[in-house]
Amino acid sequence: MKIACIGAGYVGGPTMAMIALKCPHIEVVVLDINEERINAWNSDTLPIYEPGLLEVVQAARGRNLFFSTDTSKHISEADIVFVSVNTPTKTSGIGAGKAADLTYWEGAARMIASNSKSSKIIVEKSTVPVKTAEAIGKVLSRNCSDPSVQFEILSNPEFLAEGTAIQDLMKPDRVLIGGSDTPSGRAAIKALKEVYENWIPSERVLTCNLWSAELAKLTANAFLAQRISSINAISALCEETGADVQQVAHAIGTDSRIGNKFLNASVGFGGSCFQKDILNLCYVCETVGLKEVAEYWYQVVSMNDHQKNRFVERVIGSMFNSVKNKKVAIFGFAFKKDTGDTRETPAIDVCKGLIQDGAICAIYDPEVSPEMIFRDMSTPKFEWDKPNYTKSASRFLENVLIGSSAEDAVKGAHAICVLTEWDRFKDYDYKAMYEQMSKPAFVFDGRNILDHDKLREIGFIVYALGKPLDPFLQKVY
Ligand SMILES: NC(=O)C1=CN([C@@H]2O[C@H](COP(=O)(O)OP(=O)(O)OC[C@H]3O[C@@H](n4cnc5c(N)ncnc54)[C@H](O)[C@@H]3O)[C@@H](O)[C@H]2O)C=CC1
Ligand SMILES: O=C(O)[C@H]1O[C@H](OP(=O)(O)OP(=O)(O)OC[C@H]2O[C@@H](n3ccc(=O)[nH]c3=O)[C@H](O)[C@@H]2O)[C@H](O)[C@@H](O)[C@@H]1O
Repeated sequence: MKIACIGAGYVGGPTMAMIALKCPHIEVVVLDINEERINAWNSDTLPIYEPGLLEVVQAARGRNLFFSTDTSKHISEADIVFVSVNTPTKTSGIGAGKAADLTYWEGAARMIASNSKSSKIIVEKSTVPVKTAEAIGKVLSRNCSDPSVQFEILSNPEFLAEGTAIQDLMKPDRVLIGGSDTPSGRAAIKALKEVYENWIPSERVLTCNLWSAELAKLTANAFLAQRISSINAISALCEETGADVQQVAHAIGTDSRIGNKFLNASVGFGGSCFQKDILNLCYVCETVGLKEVAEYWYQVVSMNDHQKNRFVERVIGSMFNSVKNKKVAIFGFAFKKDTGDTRETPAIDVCKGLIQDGAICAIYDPEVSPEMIFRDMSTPKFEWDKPNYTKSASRFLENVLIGSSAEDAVKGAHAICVLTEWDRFKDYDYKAMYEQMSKPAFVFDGRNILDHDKLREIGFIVYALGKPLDPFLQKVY
């Protein structure tokens, strides 16, 4: 059997590497139009940072795992074609700012149709609006000149989280396969199920109809994001009332119906998918006339925006209502720890908010390059999710400094803002940092990872998100 995957990104690369590792009898080729990315996959400096990924790639690459830009050859030879291209939010036209932009998906479908000389199973790996399989089916059937070629479309959404992608792929809670309830649909589901059953217990491979699989992916992300917005909403109330959000989260999380995961209050959720997928869900709801349902889910995004703004206002308000010309050290720019991914990271909005008030942000992240930070700080919203956006990097931005280390970022700073929960931030010598800072020296912990009592003993004024407010932090009007 031969598998091809169109899209060598955060999903296509790791998922195909895992299939290749676990199925040595299957040849897996990952394809992309971005040559730089393919070259990186073929080197030991992979294009994405993901713990354990290099080892998996090295074990299978050259054996049965290949990365290539030769799309026509490998699509034509494949029995199963996964499509894992980006499905960003539309930036213009009908549905701008909400609807999924399926340009890349449609491009991939046309590429499959024009290069197919034999029947194939097409697997939707990208997250797509419900009913996309129907649209893609039309593109495929109308663009393939050989009437004997049949395409069977399956929906097989991916649930991995960045930073833990390898363990998520190795031992997923479930794999979901949606397909048509026809003889050829059932045969395709069986074929894909057999691939996963090489390492995943069969009871964890769930099957359902196409539309349920497509909608389940959007729903899973909406529910996960909703938990974060819910606890973040409560974090705001905690600060006003003297309650402690971590104690509240623990108290509710011990109820087995609620569960204790995904209840960390934060400066806001980021990442390439939560916001995009909820907006997409809202758009689908609006399109079918479910205005109230769309408004309900939209609140999850709007609460997230509120949380980021609230953090910015807290920093500025605490620093005597002005951060003009004050250096603020930013610890962490990635959207979560253990990844170098900055797509929709809350750090972008927080830094932009502080800079708007005149602050000088000195940003340090162990896995994010200065080029990426400059690019993110100068790229308009939603424009980042384009395959070639990496080409428009800016090299200088007023009020943005890059710290070569955390120590470098804090020199002369008035405040530290912790925006990503990197473990190493817990172990710094904060006493030495305090000595290097302007006084009063503030710490704004947007992830609640530091030892706040210890910081207070050193002399810092500490804001811990969702925790009783230090009297020093009351706003100045
Ligand atoms: N990043 C994540 O953790 C997760 C993402 N997803 C979904 O998976 C999909 C892909 O996401 P990522 O891997 O993060 O995106 P990505 O942007 O990292 O990768 C997509 C790749 O597709 C390539 N591409 C676009 N059109 C192409 C074409 N016609 N031919 C060949 N290559 C083409 C791009 O050059 C890019 O390298 C999205 O729909 C996303 O919502 C789902 C679960 C997790
Ligand atoms: O479709 C996707 O792209 C993926 O989106 C998320 O994965 P990911 O965005 O990689 O990472 P998460 O761990 O979900 O974190 C997302 C954001 O929420 C924040 N978060 C997470 C958990 C929490 O308790 N609090 C919180 O603020 C994180 O810091 C991060 O900014 C989902 O967890 C995956 O199941 C899904 O496949």
